[in-house]
Parts: sequence; structure tokens; C-alpha cells
Amino acid sequence: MVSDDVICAFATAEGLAALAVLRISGAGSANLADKIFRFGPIKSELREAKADSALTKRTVVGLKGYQAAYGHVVDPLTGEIVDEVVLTRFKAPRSYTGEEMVEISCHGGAISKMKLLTACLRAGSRMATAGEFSKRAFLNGKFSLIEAEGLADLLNAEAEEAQTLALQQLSGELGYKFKQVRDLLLEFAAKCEMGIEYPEYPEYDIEQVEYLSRLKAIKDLLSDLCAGYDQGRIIKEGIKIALLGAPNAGKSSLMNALVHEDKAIVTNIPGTTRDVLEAEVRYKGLLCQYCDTAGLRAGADIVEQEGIKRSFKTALEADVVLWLISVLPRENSANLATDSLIEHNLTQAILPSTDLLAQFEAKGTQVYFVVSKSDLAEQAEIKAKIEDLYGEKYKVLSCSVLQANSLAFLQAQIYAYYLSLGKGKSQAVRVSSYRQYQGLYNISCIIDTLTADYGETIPPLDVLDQMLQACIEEIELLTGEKADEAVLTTIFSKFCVGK
Ligand SMILES: Nc1nc2c(c(=O)[nH]1)N(C=O)[C@@H](CNc1ccc(C(=O)N[C@@H](CCC(=O)O)C(=O)O)cc1)CN2
Ligand SMILES: Nc1nc2c(ncn2[C@@H]2O[C@H](COP(=O)(O)OP(=O)(O)OP(=O)(O)O)[C@@H](O)[C@H]2O)c(=O)[nH]1
Ligand SMILES: [Mg+2]
Repeated sequence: MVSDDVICAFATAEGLAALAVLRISGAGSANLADKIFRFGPIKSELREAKADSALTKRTVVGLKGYQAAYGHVVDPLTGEIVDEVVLTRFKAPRSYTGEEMVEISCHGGAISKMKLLTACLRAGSRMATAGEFSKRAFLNGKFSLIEAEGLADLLNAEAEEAQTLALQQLSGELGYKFKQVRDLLLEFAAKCEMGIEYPEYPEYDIEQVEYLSRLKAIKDLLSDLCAGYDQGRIIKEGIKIALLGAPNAGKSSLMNALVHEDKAIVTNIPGTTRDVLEAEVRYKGLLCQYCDTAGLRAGADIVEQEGIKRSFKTALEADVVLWLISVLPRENSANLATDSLIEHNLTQAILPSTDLLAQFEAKGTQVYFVVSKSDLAEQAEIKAKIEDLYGEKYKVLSCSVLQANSLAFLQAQIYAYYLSLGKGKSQAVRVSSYRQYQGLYNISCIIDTLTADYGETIPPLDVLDQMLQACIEEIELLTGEKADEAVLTTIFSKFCVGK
């Protein structure tokens, strides 16, 4: 709901700073400011005598848009001088929110800030809720929902890449692509409706070639936008990497080593880890979220079985799976010769089933086989065997927690994978939220249903029109042209108070 009351909040952060900026927005902001703002320096007895009439006549309402003034804030209830400030006037619709606005920058101390806010509230304003300024800006058509999401990301960005992506989104590049999709749909729908309206005029018929090329143009744009989703999401949220493998394969040790933290318990007893443990590290700005999981094996007790269930669940939610394989330490199988030790391990090794690998592939999860503990002599041979088994299709890496360069190599592989996600795709524009992705996906599904039902032949025009209208509705929900209150609330609540 747009409420037209006057709202206020500090746009600057908590804590001590040189200055703090209070924002006031809504019709009547300037009148409200006039209740608390006195132009010019504090009048001394002497100067009061020869009252500066030019100063006393000035009002905030009388200021031009973007004009600033020096003065003091006086509490309307107590008459106390609150602070020495600079005030800026914005005239509707030329302001951030599109409403009449006033900004007051005061000294950054906690008491100054508190007193200024109090004065403002006493003059009749109310505190803004989180994101309320931006929500008003959106409702006044200052930016689309796509840009609003970009703005939220901009404020929350912790990595440089994330900030760059958000700024692009804010500048409207992504919004423009969405608009292109909408325009193509609208044009198509208009054409289709002409055909329905004037069936007797052959010039309004849609020909098959045109039908197919219009459909293709829309689908191409959609897939182009969706293709960038993974990288966009990863830049924002980080890349999720699951460590899987048999008990004792070295998963917990590897995670600890990669995140430089003694996070997970490591012992030589198989079945040490039972819960999924997460730890993060930044590599070249990319947030890597490692998930250590319970070792996979049959015949485990109930607790371990539950842990194993979670291992699979985690793997299926990950972007990258590191599947660890290692030869058991010699002390556990001291009676076996090296050759048979490897054979033994290979038959015992817990390897992903074909079905599981297919699921990873369908989800676009990148799987790496990692022969762990490569400092131990036996591992080179098992690496060769794993390469025989999987090397055609999957990368087989090796690592040892005792060898820093092998860990760096592993981390670099993950980073290279992340970079490869954006290759060959329109670099500038990327869908970055699940909401956007899902909306575009819904549109693709609607179009796919149509081609599934009618193949390459033109469907009855009313069916086509219905389908196009459904797509248009989806895209307008995305851009916010059809604002959905629940969606607005979720998006703007990600903002802080004062934004
Ligand atoms: N003091 C101050 N600095 C700030 C902001 C602010 O609100 N206040 N911003 C807050 O995010 C950012 C800048 N964003 C802004 C966006 C639009 C308008 C604005 O007045 N728009 C008018 C006029 C545009 C024009 O001249 O072309 C408009 O849209 O009509 C101002 C700031 C960062 N710096
Ligand atoms: N030599 C050597 N030993 C390692 C290496 N990584 C792990 N280990 C040892 O292997 C044993 C098992 O390591 P963990 O990290 O607990 O193995 P895990 O895969 O987490 O095992 P579970 O939690 O039981 O599934 C420990 O004794 C580690 O010290 C390595 O790179 N080199
Ligand atoms: Mg473990």
C-alpha cells in the first residue's frame, strides 16, 4: 500500500561518524521541515537586535529543488536547539522517492542524531520501515522490481564481483532485457489478436514462418537470460561444494585444510562425521561454502544412516561435488600386498552409482573425483584406476592435506569451473535471483507446452493468445508492472531502514 504520510529515517549507518543524514519523504515534508529548521547561524543578543529579516523570511518550502541551506534544528516541543545542520530540499517528482523530500545532515554523534529524529517525529513525521523509501520510489515508477532487487544486492554485496553485478542490474541493463521479452510477447499478442478480430482479412493471418520465428526469438532471449543464472546466483550467494566419499577418505581433513580452520573432528576411526558441517572461505572474492558430510557405507547404524541420507541430500543441492577416494592406510590392511590392497580398495570403494551421476548431470552439478592422501605411495595407482573408470567424462584430481600446492590446485579448479559458467554467455546481463529465474522458467514452460501440443503447426489463435497473455502476466509480475504485495514486501524487507 502507498501511504502518503511523511516518513523519516537516517540513511547513514549506526555508530560514530562525522556526519549523519536524515531523510524525510512524503507530501508535506518541506512544511514539516519548516517546523524544525531555522535558517542561518544562531542569533546572538546583538544580532537579534538588528534582526536579519532576510534570514527569518526564508522557508524550506520556498527553496528550489536540489537547493541546500545552512541552519539549525530546533525541537518543536521544547524549543531547544538540537544541532547545526545542512538541509537539502527535493521537489516532487524530482527526488529519490519521487515524492517531496528533505534531507538534513547533522553531526554524526549519537545524541545529535537522537535529538534530530525526535524533533522530526514531534513535528509530525513517522519512522520509515525497512526499504520504505525505495518501495515508494518503485511505486512512483523510479525503477523496476528488477532494479530494486539489484539495489538490495548492491547494499548487501560483500564481494567486488557481486557489487559490479548489482550495479549493472541497478543501471537497468537486466531490466531492459526483461522489457525486451515483454515487448516481443506484446507484439506477438497484438498480431494474434488482429487475426482473431479480423478473420476475413488474410493480411492479418499469421504465417507459419513468422509464427516460428517469433516463438524462437522469445525462447532465445529467455534461454540467454536463464543461462547466466548459475553464475549470477553464485556471485551473490557463493558456490556450494559438497565433499562426499567413503568413511575415512579424508573429507573432514580436506575441508579443514581448505578453510584454514579446525572445523570438523578428524580421527582415524571410520564414521567420525555424522552431521553435515559447513565452513566458508573466500577465494579471489568468490565465496566457497564447503560441506563436509558423513562417510558413505552400507550397514551403518541408525545414526550413521541418517547422516548418510543427509550426505546425499547435500550433494544434490551442491554446485560442485568432490568425490573423495583413497586407499585405506596400510595399518588397516597390513596383511595385503600393495596390488591386492588397491584391488581390495577399489571393490570396497564407495563410488557414485550411475543413477546418482545421472542426477548430478541433470542438475548441472559438477563432479570431480579426488584421490585423497596423495602423499601416501598407494594413491598414485588408485588414481590411474579411477582415471580408467571415469577419466573420459570426469576430471580426476588428487590432493593431500600435507601438500599445500595440491590444495591450491583443487581450489583453483573450482574457481575455473565457476568462471566457465559465464563463458560464451552474454556477460553483461545475468539473472541473479531465484524469483527472476523462476518467472522466466515459468514462461519457458508455457511456451514448451504449446510446442509439445502443436509441434510446428500454428495453434488455434485463441489458444495462442491465451498462452501469450499468461506469459505477459508472468513477465509483468517480474518487472513489477503488476505489483504483487507479497513479492514487494519480500523484496523491500531485504533493505535496511533508511533505504
Ligand atoms: N544525498 C543523497 N545522496 C545519495 C542518494 C540520496 O538519496 N541522497 N542516493 C540514494 O539512493 C544515491 C543517489 N541516487 C539518487 C537517485 C535519484 C535522485 C533524484 O533526485 N532523481 C530525480 C532527478 C533525476 C535527474 O535529475 O535526472 C528523479 O528521478 O526525478 C537522487 C539520488 C546515492 N547518493
Ligand atoms: N597421510 C594423510 N592422511 C590423511 C590425509 N587426509 C586425511 N588423513 C587421515 O585420514 C584419517 C581420516 O580422515 P578424516 O578427515 O577424518 O576422514 P573422513 O572422510 O572425514 O572420515 P569420516 O568422517 O569417517 O567419513 C585421519 O586419520 C586423517 O589424519 C592426507 O592427505 N594424508
Ligand atoms: Mg569426517
